Amino acid sequence: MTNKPSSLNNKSIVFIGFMGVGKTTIGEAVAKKLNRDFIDIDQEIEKEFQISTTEIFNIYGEKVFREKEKALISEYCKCPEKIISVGGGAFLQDEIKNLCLSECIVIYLHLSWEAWKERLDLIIDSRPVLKGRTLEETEQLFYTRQNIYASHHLKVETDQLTVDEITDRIVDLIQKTQ
Ligand SMILES: Nc1ncnc2c1ncn2[C@@H]1O[C@H](COP(=O)(O)OP(=O)(O)OP(=O)(O)O)[C@@H](O)[C@H]1O
Ligand SMILES: O=C(O)C1=C[C@@H](O)[C@@H](O)[C@H](O)C1
Ligand SMILES: [Mg+2]
Repeated sequence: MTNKPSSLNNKSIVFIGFMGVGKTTIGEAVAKKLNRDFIDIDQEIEKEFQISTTEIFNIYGEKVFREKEKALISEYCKCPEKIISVGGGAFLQDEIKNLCLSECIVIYLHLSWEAWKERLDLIIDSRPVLKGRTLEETEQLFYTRQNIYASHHLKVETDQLTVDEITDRIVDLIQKTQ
């Protein structure tokens, strides 16, 4: 379902999508072009705990990570004019999903499984959710997770596009919708 917003106004923009699709990379680049503040929720969580996401999962457990994720997103999504990249699992929590959809412009970055699996080696060591899964199990997770990203305002296909090309498309899209 794509719910096109009537106006982007000064709402914050939230990037969603599966791990490794480029939310952090693209979010940062879009923020730079639009001269807006960039907030990466995973990085904010790591700053608060002063350890990596993998260590947070290992020491405190996923539940603690998810609680902090919800608290930070709830705080940031009410601020205007930010570019926010949330973690790939943030929309598992309906409260986060509903808040982002009502307060912000939610942009879903999509990558096909074929393109995504070429990127697995780049991210496997820093994403605890991917650890210990076979490729088949990861593929299953990839497709199951697409359901949680189905509610968004705008969807951007990123297959075979460079970071600069995706960034330019998104900036264009944002400026056209305004
Ligand atoms: N368009 C692209 N083409 C090629 N590589 C890319 C592209 N976008 C991102 N990457 C690379 O893919 C990897 C994952 O990107 P990134 O960390 O931005 O993903 P993410 O969506 O933020 O993941 P997570 O949800 O786990 O935080 C990085 O190594 C990044 O350099
Ligand atoms: O998809 C997920 O469940 C996650 C994605 C990452 O961005 C981090 O938020 C964390 O590794 C969990
Ligand atoms: Mg990220």
